[in-house]
Amino acid sequence: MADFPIFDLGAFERATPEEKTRLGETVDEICRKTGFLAIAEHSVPTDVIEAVWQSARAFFDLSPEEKNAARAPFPGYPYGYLGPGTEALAKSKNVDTPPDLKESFNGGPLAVPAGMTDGEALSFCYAQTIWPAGPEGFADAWKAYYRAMEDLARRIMRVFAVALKLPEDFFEGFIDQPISALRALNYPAQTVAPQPGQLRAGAHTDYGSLTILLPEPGSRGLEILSPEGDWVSVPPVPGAFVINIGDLMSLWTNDRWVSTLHRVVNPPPEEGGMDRRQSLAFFHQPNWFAEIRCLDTCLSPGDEPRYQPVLSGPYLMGKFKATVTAKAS
Ligand SMILES: O=C(O)CCC(=O)C(=O)O
Ligand SMILES: [Fe+2]
Repeated sequence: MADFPIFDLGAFERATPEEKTRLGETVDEICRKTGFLAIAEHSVPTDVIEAVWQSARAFFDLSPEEKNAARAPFPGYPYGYLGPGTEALAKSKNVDTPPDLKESFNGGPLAVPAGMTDGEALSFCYAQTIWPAGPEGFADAWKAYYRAMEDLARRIMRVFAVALKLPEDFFEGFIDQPISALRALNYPAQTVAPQPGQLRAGAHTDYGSLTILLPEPGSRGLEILSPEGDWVSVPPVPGAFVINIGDLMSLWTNDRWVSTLHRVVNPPPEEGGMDRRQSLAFFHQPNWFAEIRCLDTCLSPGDEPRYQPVLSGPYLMGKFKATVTAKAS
């Protein structure tokens, strides 16, 4: 996709109100088409990125036994190591496929908010992250990156508010106790042919407000469904994060903005499947009890909301549990 949009976040933050409105209009246009864009000038320190990237790589290079020592203790548990064969993302769209060709390490919020007593919230999104014994420094690097992503997501939500012609701090009350998850993904080199219909990540939409993705520099494989209905590659954008909006933004905007279907395809057979790929995905998710309902500004006179309101946490939990494979259970 030669014209993949790149948004300069620093320039937006320094802009006058008039310029912000204009930049917001370009973001609105992107989110109406695909909701995928690159974020440049994000000011996330390179050493924070580098430390988590190398820690994740070293973790995935451990033996299966070492990785399994940090595995999620039962199927549907969201955090810790999820080994090969345990998830099929297409199932979140009711499409039955073989498991995705990947493994992941997952971590949740760094603290439980004071006064949180909801049993489902405590046992799902506030469940303990199962930290691995090594590599050294893994948890510290992870937490530093998680915090940087929480901050970046909050800044991007301000851009979204402006793009929707809302006050810049409109979303604050929905995202001040976010239940986001960070996931490091490893798509191993493929030494055996995939089963029919088996991908690195099956076609899905993301469930939350927005996803901040850091793909392996220079790597390929991530594809999005264009408004014309074609699968198109997302190009690597050096130094930038790729972001995309999730289901809750389309619910909030009554489908003005699209939560675009995307997938990660296998390396071309002529490369022998040897192209290992790593990525980091931060799934920003509003507060457990945030009620997401159609925004008044997204309803023209005579329009009806297309969706029933949902609560952020239970919605996420339902989607996540739908992707657990038979192997995991
Ligand atoms: O690894 C990637 O590039 C994308 C993964 C993804 O879309 C997801 O896990 O939701
Ligand atoms: Fe995704």
